[in-house]
Amino acid sequence: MAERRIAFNDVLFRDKVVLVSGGATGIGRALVWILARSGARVVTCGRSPDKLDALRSELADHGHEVLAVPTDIRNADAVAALFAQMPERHGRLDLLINNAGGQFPQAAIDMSANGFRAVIDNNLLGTWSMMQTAARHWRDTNTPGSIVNVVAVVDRGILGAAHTAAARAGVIYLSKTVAVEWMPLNIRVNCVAPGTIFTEGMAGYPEEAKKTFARSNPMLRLGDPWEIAEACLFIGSDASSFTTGEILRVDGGGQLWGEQWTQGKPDYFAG
Ligand SMILES: CCCCCCC/C=C/C(=O)SCCNC(=O)CCNC(=O)[C@H](O)C(C)(C)COP(=O)(O)OP(=O)(O)OC[C@H]1O[C@@H](n2cnc3c(N)ncnc32)[C@H](O)[C@@H]1OP(=O)(O)O
Ligand SMILES: NC(=O)C1=CN([C@@H]2O[C@H](COP(=O)(O)OP(=O)(O)OC[C@H]3O[C@@H](n4cnc5c(N)ncnc54)[C@H](OP(=O)(O)O)[C@@H]3O)[C@@H](O)[C@H]2O)C=CC1
Repeated sequence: MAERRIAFNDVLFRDKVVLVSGGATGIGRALVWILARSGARVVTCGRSPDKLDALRSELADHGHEVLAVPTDIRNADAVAALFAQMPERHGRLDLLINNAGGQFPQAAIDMSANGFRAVIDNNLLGTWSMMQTAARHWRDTNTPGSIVNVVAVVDRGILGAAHTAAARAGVIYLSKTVAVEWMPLNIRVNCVAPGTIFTEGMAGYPEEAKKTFARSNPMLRLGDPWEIAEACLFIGSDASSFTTGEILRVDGGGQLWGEQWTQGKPDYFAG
């Protein structure tokens, strides 16, 4: 990631302040790298201090300084404390990328109330807390802002992940709604919906599911975190200044052809 080609010129993000949640691994890590190399001042967060430390030193080894603050986005006080650090450190915020999230694969019928709630808390309520805190900051400082919410392709549901399908659909319609409500505040709100992307997060999926992931789209391959990061940069930056309330699917065409079973394909649908 220290060397990889970047699709954008180095003007779009120079000196912009960007907050990326969940930056220590996967898509978030690609976002932190690409933004830091594009001249942005990057702030990130995650639950694990160890993972954040590893990210910080990896970037520092290449001359990039990243502010990485241990934060659980489900904790409103922690989110407020995270935002309070930014004006102090960087003076402003230009772009928020809500990437932190996740779920576990399980048949909907077996989900416990607490398991379902944990995923809604993480992906819908945590994301909302970050969105509203950012919007209040931009309103109170009378400055423009941009939000990108990393969601998932929910058009055909997400088999074996009903909790996250519900949470991501919630974020999508929340985003469409506030894209209009917050336009008078000069805040754009868009979503990027990744298809099946090869990241550390995949470790939690059963082998029989992982074997089939490449057939979830007509390109017959998994996506790369860098491909999602570049889409987030495009839609979050001034390159998309006339775009708000949009959902950009980056899924190798998986919305049109392919199957994704997060627990493996059941016999009933085989053949
Ligand atoms: C949109 C994706 C489509 C699928 C694509 C497949 C390709 C790969 C995709 C990815 O890699 S996506 C990113 C993956 N990364 C993650 O998911 C990491 C983040 N996830 C989590 O941190 C957790 O899973 C969580 C959902 C946030 C839960 O965290 P929390 O710390 O709150 O959990 P607990 O307190 O331990 O448990 C709460 C509740 O949830 C139940 N539960 C947790 N894990 C599982 C599990 N693996 N199976 C079943 N149930 C689980 C747990 O049992 C608790 O419920 P109760 O037992 O109290 O009823
Ligand atoms: N990979 C894929 O195929 C797809 C991914 N997505 C979504 O894209 C996003 C990134 O996924 P990916 O990179 O694959 O996954 P990873 O699991 O690699 O990364 C998720 C990151 O989010 C952080 N995180 C999770 N929950 C919280 C929380 N409550 N507060 C703060 N940080 C949190 C994690 O750090 P820590 O554990 O230290 O908190 C981790 O660094 C997620 O929202 C994911 O669901 C959507 C569709 C497909």
